[in-house]
Amino acid sequence: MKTPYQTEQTRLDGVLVKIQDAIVANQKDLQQAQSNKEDVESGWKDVRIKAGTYGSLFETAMGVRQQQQMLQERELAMNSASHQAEVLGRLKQRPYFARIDIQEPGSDNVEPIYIGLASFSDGVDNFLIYDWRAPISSVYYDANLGPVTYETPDGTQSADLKLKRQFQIEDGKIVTLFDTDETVGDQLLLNALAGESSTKMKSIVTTIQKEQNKIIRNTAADLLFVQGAAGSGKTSAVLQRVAFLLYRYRGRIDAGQVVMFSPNQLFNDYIDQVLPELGEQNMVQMTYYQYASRRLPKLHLETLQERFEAQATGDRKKIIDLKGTSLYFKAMERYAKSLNQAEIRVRPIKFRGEEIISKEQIADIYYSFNANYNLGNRLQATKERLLKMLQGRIGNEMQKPWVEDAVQALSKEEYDSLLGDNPREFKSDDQEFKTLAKLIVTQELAPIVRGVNRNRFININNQFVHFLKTVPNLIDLAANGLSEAAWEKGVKVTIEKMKQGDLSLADMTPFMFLFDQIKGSRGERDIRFVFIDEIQDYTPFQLAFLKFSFPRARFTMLGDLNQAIFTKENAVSLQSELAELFDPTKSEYVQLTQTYRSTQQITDYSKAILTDGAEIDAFERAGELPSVQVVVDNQQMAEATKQQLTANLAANETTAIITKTLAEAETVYELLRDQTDVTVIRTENQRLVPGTIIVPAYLAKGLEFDAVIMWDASAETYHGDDERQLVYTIASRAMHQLTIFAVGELSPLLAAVPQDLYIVEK
Ligand SMILES: Nc1ncnc2c1ncn2[C@@H]1O[C@H](COP(=O)(O)OP(=O)(O)OP(=O)(O)O)[C@@H](O)[C@H]1O
Repeated sequence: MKTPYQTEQTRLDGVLVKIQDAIVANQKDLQQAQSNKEDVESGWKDVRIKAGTYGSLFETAMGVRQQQQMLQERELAMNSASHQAEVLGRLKQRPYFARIDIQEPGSDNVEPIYIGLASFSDGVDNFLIYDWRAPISSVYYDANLGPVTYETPDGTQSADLKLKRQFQIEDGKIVTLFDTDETVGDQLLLNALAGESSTKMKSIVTTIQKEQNKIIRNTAADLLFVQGAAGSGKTSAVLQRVAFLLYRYRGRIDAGQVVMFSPNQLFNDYIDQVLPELGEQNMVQMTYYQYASRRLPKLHLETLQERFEAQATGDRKKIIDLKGTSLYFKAMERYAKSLNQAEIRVRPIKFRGEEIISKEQIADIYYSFNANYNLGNRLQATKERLLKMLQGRIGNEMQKPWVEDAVQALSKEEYDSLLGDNPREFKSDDQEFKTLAKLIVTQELAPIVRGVNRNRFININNQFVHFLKTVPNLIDLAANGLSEAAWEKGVKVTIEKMKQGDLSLADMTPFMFLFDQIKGSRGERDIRFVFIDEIQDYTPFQLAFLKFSFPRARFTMLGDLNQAIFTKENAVSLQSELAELFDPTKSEYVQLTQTYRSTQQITDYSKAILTDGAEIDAFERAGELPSVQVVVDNQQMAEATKQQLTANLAANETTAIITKTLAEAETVYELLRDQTDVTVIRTENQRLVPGTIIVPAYLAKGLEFDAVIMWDASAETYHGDDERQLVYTIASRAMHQLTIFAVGELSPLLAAVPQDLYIVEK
C-alpha cells in the first residue's frame, strides 16, 4: 500500500509533466504569434498613401484600419500567450498548496480539488489545479470537515467536505503534507509568521484566515469597512482582495480601474510585489498627497512631515477640525449652488497687455443664461461665448499697426513657417498681407484661447477666499467653539499662505472640491474600486470628496482607530459619518481582532498602551518580553542602541530605530553613523533598504520589522494623551523584538503598562 505521501508525489509528478508539456506548446504559440506579428508589420509597406480624391483617401484609410486591427489581434494573441507563459512558469515552481475532497449532494463521487495560484487543466473541464479564487476554493479557507456551503455566481452551493490537506512543495518535491480539520492549520500559519521581515511584503495566499477570506471575497457591499488591530492583516487581506476582484471581474475591469490610497510612498514600495507574485498587475497606487498634487500642480501643498510636526492647538486646531467635517462639506455645496445667482469671481481677459474682455463682461455673460442652468453648463456656455468673441476679434485686430509691423518684420524662415501648408500663390499683395496678418493674430491669440478652454478666466483663488469669508454666514461658528474674529484671523493666514503659493492640508480638499463644483465635474467614472488604507487619518470631508470624485466605485476602507496619528479623536465619529455617505443596507463593517505580526509578548505590551485595547487577540507565538531602559542622556542611549543592534544582528534580525520626528532621526544618525551601517529614511519617496534603518514614526505606518528600537520614549517626548496612538503604532511595528529607551523619565503612557509585561534593563 502506498502512503498518502507517495500517492501525492506520484500525482504531483504527473501534473508537473503536463505543465511542462503546456510550457512547450505555449512556446510554439508564442513563436507563431511573434512571426504573425512581424508579417503584419511588414504588411504596412503595402499600404500606399493614395491622396487626391476622397475615394482614394477612404481606401487608404480602410487599408490602415485593417492593418491596425490585425496588428491588435496579433498583439492580443501574443500578450495572452506570454501571460500564459508567466502563469505556467509560476505553476511549475509551486503547482498547488492545498487539496480538498468534496462530495456533491446526491453523488457517490468524492472529487479531489487541488488549489494553487492559477487554474490549470489538461482538457475541457478537467481541472488539475483550481485557482485559489475560484468559488469552490473558498471552502478551503472557510470551512471545517462536514457539510459546507460556498458562493458561486449562480447562487449558494452545498457539499460535504471530506478531507483537507496542506502541502509544502519545493522543487517538484512534497516537503511536508498534513491533513487538518482546522480552517487553515495553525502549524502552517506559525511557519509563515516565524519568517523574517523583508523590504517587500509577501502574499498570504496559502494561509488566508476565515475572517480575512470574508473581506477578500466580498462582492455585495458598496462600502466595506474593515476595522482591525495593528498587524491583523488588513493590508495583506486587501491586496488578496484586489487579486480576487481582478479575477472575478476579468474582462470587465482591469488593474487601471482599481485605485488604492495608501499612507505614504514608502508603503507603496513595500507592497508592490504582492500582486505580481499572485500573477496580477498592480493597481493604481497613490497617496492622497500625490492625488492632490496631480490635480493642483501649481500649488505647494503641505507635506506629511510639515503636517505632523506642526501640531496645531487652540483656535487653529478648531479651525482645522471644522474644515474636515461633513458640515463644512455641505456648507461648500450650498455655497457653490449660490454661485448660480451671484458672486462668481473671474479674471479679465487680456491681450498684448490690454484688457479685451472685462470682468464685468464675463460675469454678465456668466449670469445671462437661464436660471436653471447648473454651474457646469453655465461655465461651458460662457466658455463658448468667450471663444466666439475671441474669434470675432481677429478681423478687428488685423488692422492694428502692430500686425503690420509684424508682417514687415518677417524673415524668410518665419514667413515660411508661418504659412506652413497654406498655398503660396496670392492674387494680390493685399491678399498676401491679409493671409499673413490673420495667421499672426491667430497665433498670438492661441494661448488666450487655450486659457479660456482651461477655465483660466475663473479666479479660483479669489473664489476660494470669498468662500472662506462667507463661512460665518453658512456655519454656526459659535456652535463649533469659534468666534468670528478667530475665524477671520484664520482666513488671513490662509490668504497669506496662498500669496506664497502654499496651501495647507485642511484647505487642500475644499479647494479642489470648490473647483470641481464650478466646473460641474462628474468625477472619474471609470474607476470601479477604491481602496483607502489607514482610513483613520482621513477627515469626513476628504471621504465625502473621494466619494464624489469616484462616483461609480465601490469602496473598501481599512483602518485601525487606535492608530489615528493625524486626526485623533475625529476617528471615533468616522463610522457615523460614513453612514451618511453610503447606504447602510449596502455597507458592511468587519472587525479583525486577531493579530499576526507580533509575538504574544509584543502584542500584549502594545495592547496595554491603549486604554481601551480590549478587542485585540494575540496569536500564540512566543518571544521575549519587550525591554525598557531609562538612560541619562543621548550618548548613553546611543551606546545601548549599539549593543542592542549587535544582539539583533547576531540573531539575524533587521532593526528599525523609530523616532518621533525627522530631526530626532538625524540626531540618531549622527550618533551612530561612525560605528554602524545605518540608513535614515527622510522622505516617503525613499526606498526601504535591507539593514538597519532609522525612520520617523509617521513614515513607519503600515510597515513592519523584525526588531524595533523605540528611540527616546521619554516623558518629554511623549507626554500627552493624544500621543498614545502614536506610541502604539510604533510598538506594534515589531514582529519579534521590541526595545524601548528613554532619557530621564519614561513616558507616562508606557509607565502605565503593567510591570509583568516587560523587563526593565538597568
Ligand atoms: N493569514 C495570514 N497568514 C500569514 N501571515 C499573515 C496573515 N495575515 C497577516 N499576516 C502577516 O501579519 C503581518 C501584518 O499584516 P498586515 O501588515 O497586513 O496588517 P495590518 O492590519 O495592515 O497592520 P497595520 O495596521 O499595523 O499596518 C504581515 O507580516 C502579514 O504577512
